[in-house]
Amino acid sequence: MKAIQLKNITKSYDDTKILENFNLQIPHNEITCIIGPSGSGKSTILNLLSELLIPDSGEILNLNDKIVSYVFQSPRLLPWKTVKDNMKFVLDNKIEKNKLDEYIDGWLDAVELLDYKEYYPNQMSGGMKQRLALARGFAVPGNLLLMDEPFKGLDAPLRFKMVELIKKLWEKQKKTIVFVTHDIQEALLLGHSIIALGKKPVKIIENLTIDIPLNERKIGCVRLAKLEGYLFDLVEEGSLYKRHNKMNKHCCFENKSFLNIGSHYRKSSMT
Ligand SMILES: Nc1ncnc2c1ncn2[C@@H]1O[C@H](COP(=O)(O)OP(=O)(O)OP(=O)(O)O)[C@@H](O)[C@H]1O
Repeated sequence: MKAIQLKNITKSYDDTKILENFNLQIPHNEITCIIGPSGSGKSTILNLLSELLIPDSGEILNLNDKIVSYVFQSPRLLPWKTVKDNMKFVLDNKIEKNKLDEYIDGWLDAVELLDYKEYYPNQMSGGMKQRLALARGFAVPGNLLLMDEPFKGLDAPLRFKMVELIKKLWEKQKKTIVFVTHDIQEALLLGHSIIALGKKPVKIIENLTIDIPLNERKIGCVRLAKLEGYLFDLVEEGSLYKRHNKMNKHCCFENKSFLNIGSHYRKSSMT
């Protein structure tokens, strides 16, 4: 399947131009993480991908199917429906009726909520609600799943559990995931690739492909820690000039042994 392609996208809100001739490729059935400073246009990119926003010019290619699911920071459950019925609500007419109950049970089991399927959202903890939101996002039978800082409100141990859960769910049902986060560790644990955006006007200042298998990524592992430092400096400084000086000092672009992390640096031809 061809990568989803944002091609020469320009998007303004009133008189403020956010994206100008912006290009980005998103590989199918992989997890692409987008990091960048506040206001750099991360949510705008998701809204363009879901067609909630229409670009002023440019086009999005290879968005093969029209069913897109979203997981937000707030789980956005229907409070008057049970866990099971929250799932049913988004799946009606998308899954054959006679298979629906079994299908829902499979996803609830995957997020360890099978025993809670008659619960209402107000009977659940924040983590349980977000697990249900994840199950719902994965269960919708479209290929594209967009996540906009889904774990922002959760404490660190719970966030990392959620990251592990996404990996497990992605193994169960490989989808094209675009995951927006401010948290570099989350991006390093989850992303097949990481796109770092700079300050306005929005530019891609880094596009990394990480070859370490998802199941081998652990917080504290040396290879990820080095990359974390690099991305942190990059996003904090937001300056290409400083970055190139820093990288030249390490002399590791040329031989592609990028900080010895075993990942390779894909020089971006995109702006
Ligand atoms: N509906 C809107 N009307 C006017 N300006 C908007 C609108 N939505 C977003 N913006 C502006 O566009 C810019 C990019 O916003 P966006 O929400 O895409 O950034 P972001 O990187 O997701 O930010 P954050 O990390 O803070 O969520 C910001 O300056 C924001 O103020």
